[in-house]
Amino acid sequence: MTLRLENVTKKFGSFTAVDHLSIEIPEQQIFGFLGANGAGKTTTFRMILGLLDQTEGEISWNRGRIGYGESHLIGYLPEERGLYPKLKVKDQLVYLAKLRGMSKKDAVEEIDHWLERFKVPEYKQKKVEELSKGNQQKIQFISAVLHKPKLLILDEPFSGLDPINVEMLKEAVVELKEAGTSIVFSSHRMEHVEELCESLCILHHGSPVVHGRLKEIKRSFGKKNIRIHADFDTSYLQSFKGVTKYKPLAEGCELQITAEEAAAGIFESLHGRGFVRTFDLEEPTLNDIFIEKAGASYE
Ligand SMILES: Nc1ncnc2c1ncn2[C@@H]1O[C@H](COP(=O)(O)OP(=O)(O)OP(=O)(O)O)[C@@H](O)[C@H]1O
Repeated sequence: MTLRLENVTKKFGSFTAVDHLSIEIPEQQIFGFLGANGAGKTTTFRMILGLLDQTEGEISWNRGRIGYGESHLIGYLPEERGLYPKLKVKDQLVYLAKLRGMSKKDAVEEIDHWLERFKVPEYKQKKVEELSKGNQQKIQFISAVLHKPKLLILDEPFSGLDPINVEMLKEAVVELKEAGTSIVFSSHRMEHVEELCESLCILHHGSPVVHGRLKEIKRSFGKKNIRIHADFDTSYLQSFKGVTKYKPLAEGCELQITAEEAAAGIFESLHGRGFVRTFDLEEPTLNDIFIEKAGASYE
């Protein structure tokens, strides 16, 4: 059940938030949806879920648009977390699970499983407002997945979580994918996207500027990075042939080069200048690609 967006545009009055977006989100993959603040990610998620109508274009999944009939197949973690503060965790999760067609017995089993797994079984009888923000987020994540959706949309799932909870959530996301769920998530953290996603799209002012498999995106970017650790001044490399960026390090530097071919000349130029401890030719990072294509850095 591939999720397909064809030429999707969303206008708010005269403002175009999403502009002719065509993407295909393959089954049983984790797909990264990236873009600077205001690029159109949440708007796209809302259109996929049928919470907003697109101005133009087609969105299809499972032979049609996603509507109320599919709520048991879809999981959504919205950017604005929306739990009821006064309700107890268990009551709230049971209520949401029933809305998605689960029996109370199955829901309670799943809730116990997830609370144990996230190491918070003691929260079951607590009111949501008694939990920290990060722990509320774990509960909201549970509400998005406890009915075992086929398609899971996560809007910045890791924001506001400590590193231990980020790892816990990442492991859960990978397991859900392995169990057959297609997952789309947005994030401002490039390292999470590099770690989790096979395919991705970068939106810039509502238009897709990069789209495809991560490996191919990196290969076709052409530019590479070199990291040099040396006990001498490498600043002459700033203006060396083929070097597009130079960043000094405590001992050495990081370079961006136009293409792999430029590396040999740089390597030779180091000869005789002093001791070189490491010379690493590396793939471009997703952050490099993001900066160039969407004109902003997350670092
Ligand atoms: N209901 C609305 N009415 C008018 N403009 C809107 C509405 N919803 C979103 N926008 C505008 O559409 C653009 C895209 O917003 P969206 O929330 O999709 O961005 P985003 O990529 O999710 O950003 P962020 O990373 O900050 O969450 C923004 O300029 C926003 O102000």
